[in-house]
Amino acid sequence: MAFFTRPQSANAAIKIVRPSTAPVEEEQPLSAKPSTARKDSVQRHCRNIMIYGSCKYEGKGCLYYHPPAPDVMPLIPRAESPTKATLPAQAVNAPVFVPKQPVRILTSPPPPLPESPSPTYQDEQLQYGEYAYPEPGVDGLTEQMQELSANNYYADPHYDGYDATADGHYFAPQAPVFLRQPLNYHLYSSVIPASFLPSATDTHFVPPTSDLRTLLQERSENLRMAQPPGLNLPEEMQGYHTLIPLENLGHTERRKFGNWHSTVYRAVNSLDGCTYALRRIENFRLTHQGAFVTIEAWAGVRHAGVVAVHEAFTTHAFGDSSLVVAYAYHPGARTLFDAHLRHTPPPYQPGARYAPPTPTQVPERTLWAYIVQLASAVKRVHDAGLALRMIDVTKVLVTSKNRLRVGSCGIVDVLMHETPHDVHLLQQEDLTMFGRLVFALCTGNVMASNGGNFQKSLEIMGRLYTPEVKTVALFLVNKGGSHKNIGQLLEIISTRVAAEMGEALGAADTLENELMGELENARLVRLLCKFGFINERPEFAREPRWSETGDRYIIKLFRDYVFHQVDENGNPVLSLSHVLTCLSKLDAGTEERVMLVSRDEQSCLVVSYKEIKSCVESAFAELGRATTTAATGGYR
Ligand SMILES: Nc1ncnc2c1ncn2[C@@H]1O[C@H](COP(=O)(O)OP(=O)(O)OP(=O)(O)O)[C@@H](O)[C@H]1O
Repeated sequence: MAFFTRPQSANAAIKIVRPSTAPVEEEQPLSAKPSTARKDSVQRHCRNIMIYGSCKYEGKGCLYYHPPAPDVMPLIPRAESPTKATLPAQAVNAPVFVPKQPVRILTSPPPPLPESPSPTYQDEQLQYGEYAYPEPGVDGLTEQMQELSANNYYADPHYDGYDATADGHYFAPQAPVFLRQPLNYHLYSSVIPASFLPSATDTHFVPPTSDLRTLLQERSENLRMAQPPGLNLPEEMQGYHTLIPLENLGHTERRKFGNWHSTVYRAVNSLDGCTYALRRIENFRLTHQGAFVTIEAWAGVRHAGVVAVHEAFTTHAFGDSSLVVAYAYHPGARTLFDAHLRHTPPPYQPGARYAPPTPTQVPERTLWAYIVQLASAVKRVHDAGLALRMIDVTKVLVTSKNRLRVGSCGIVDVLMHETPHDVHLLQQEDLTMFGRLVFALCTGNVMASNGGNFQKSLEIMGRLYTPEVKTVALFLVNKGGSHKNIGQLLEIISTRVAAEMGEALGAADTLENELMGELENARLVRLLCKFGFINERPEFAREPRWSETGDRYIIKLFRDYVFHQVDENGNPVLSLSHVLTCLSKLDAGTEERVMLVSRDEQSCLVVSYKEIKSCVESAFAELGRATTTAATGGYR
């Protein structure tokens, strides 16, 4: 039979061995020993004394033990308090007081305890007298609470009680201090109920949970996309590698950026390991280094509606002289043109007449989201003394549900560096481009605001959207003189801005809630890593502490308990919830006990998760001390 030593840390591991075959005196059932039960109750410390400091029934028939009354009896004795030391040994047997209502203690100075409890107290005392105390181990939560109070957690200086008098409310001179239970941050936290979130299933900016996960998965895949062979692209360029073009290079119609040919690549930066979108302008000759000054200004613009500018450089890596501007990469982003204006053929229906491909109509709700976000981005850029100069359906990106970002910022500033310009005029031009974009989105035609199409476009707009949309579009495209600015537009659409802000805050709530669900993952991974480090190390194979008589044996048995369980037919049990529950309790170090059985089933140990945790911690700490690197810091 295996023999277990107690783990070195003081704990309450209970060794259970096979019952010996020697005859033992059979224990009588409790009901058969009335005198013992009676004796216990006579020796018990009177709860009234413990709780209230006095017992109204002392000497009038109360059968419990009444110690000589101390001067002051605190409601909850502190572990270090001399009062506790004066308690008689019998007090240990007194049943633990479990209040039926939240416990309150009064602020200092503590009011003197009543000489005799009020009638209400008396009633409560009688009620508590009849309270059915849970058996140890039956109600884990109650046990934990009792442990907490026994360990004097309330005296923890980090958990000061809330002192309402500090607020200086005149009506609360004797405000109560509420006991604040320290949270056990290791236990699973529940998420906000879906019903409390604004349409948690499908919000304006956040897709339903399942779609959100699919979207994030796709983005992750996109970020790790491998480079297709045979592209004949530079292997490395100014610290960027793994270049992948984001558009079809074999296309006969070359992509243009103004008068220049341009291509967008996805690339990984060797310095930070992050992915960037590189826009390359072919055959660009930089005449003056000062052209990059505006890029520095753009790099300082951080706004949720602007694709962040990282850096710019020239390179000969492509075999020509190219200008490259690096932007934040938004995996899966599509241009507004691709998302809404690209003509898609209608789904095939047998027998149906040919219909030309049509763009999809942008819903008004989405249109307002776009207008508000673009207005906000333009405001930020204009306030920084810059102009976007490229508000175009092919340069504005849809990066997630109803979310826009203006891309390719700063590049025109470099390309047109030598052309003298007035920022104020360029900002006016931004507003006109913004108006053209609204026209294009409303009508599905990029040329909608051009002379010949203008009236027809207004007519379509009036038919499909509310008059407010037309007002905004006209304000933007009309020449309003030099005083026209983005602030005026924001005033016109103020109610839409407020609605959009509400939606955005709701989206933040929804995402926060999603994040709560993932909060536990990191610590479980850390715990599993610790397990991986300490379990089955060859150097421990001959160590007595890891043998059957060693204190580390618990870890081995626990590993079997968590991962190697078999059912009654000997088939492996692969219950993920069992694993997660066990690991969560282990990480929390709960008082709950678990029975660990040796592989030969000859012996078993009853230990608490707290003890197993302490074993795992000390085994890992030992490894940490032995290692020469400081890498273990991240696992603690
Ligand atoms: N910062 C970025 N993050 C992710 N994808 C981007 C980024 N910038 C551009 N893209 C993608 O690169 C592709 C090419 O972009 P580009 O601006 O050239 O669009 P385009 O429709 O090809 O316009 P043009 O006709 O002017 O070349 C588009 O699919 C766009 O979604």
